Amino acid sequence: MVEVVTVEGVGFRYAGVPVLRAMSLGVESASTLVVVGANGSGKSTFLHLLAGVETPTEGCVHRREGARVALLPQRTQGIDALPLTVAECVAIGRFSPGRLLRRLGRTDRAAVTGMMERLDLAHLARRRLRELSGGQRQRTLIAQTLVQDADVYVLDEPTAALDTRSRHRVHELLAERSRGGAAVVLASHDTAEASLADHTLQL
Ligand SMILES: Nc1ncnc2c1ncn2[C@@H]1O[C@H](COP(=O)(O)OP(=O)(O)OP(=O)(O)O)[C@@H](O)[C@H]1O
Repeated sequence: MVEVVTVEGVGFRYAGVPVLRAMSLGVESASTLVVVGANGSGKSTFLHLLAGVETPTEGCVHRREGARVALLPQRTQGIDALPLTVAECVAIGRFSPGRLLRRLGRTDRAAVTGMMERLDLAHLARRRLRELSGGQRQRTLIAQTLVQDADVYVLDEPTAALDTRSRHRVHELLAERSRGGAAVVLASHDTAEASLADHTLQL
């Protein structure tokens, strides 16, 4: 197994208050790591450190050179202020720096359409984000994350708001990503979800 992210002696404090201490582990490609723990135990903080949106106060997080990380944060309310449709929101997952203002090519458009079908969003493609139910909105953001070509998919409680059928579809997609060679890391309170895990991290 190849380590795509290496966590070495990591600690993290918010304004001096310690949240994570002395953590060391490797995130392996082609495997799924499920992060579990009580509310406030530091799951989101740990995922942000892995994805590079937070920097550790001690130790280091090393991502393999060129590794592409797709992150679905737990808090995504800000995006509702934008007048995006479901299709546009999913398509953002296929944009890359320097190509933002050009039309997506055929392969990218097919990936967006395919992902919307997989997550039962095709009939909502022209609907604005703020006009969706909580579960429909969450599926849109999961689609935006999983449509990316990434080496590491980091998802913070992705299925918390989903019905059983949607949850099952997301689990299938995550298993496909990991079988395809990516590392999948998800935070969860769902004990059934821990059954997806090759490794579990208890915080
Ligand atoms: N921006 C912040 N400033 C200060 N403290 C914070 C901040 N964000 C989180 N914390 C604190 O850090 C701790 C860990 O929070 P975190 O969100 O990582 O936990 P979590 O395990 O993801 O929780 P949950 O299961 O409720 O989503 C909590 O005690 C929280 O109050």
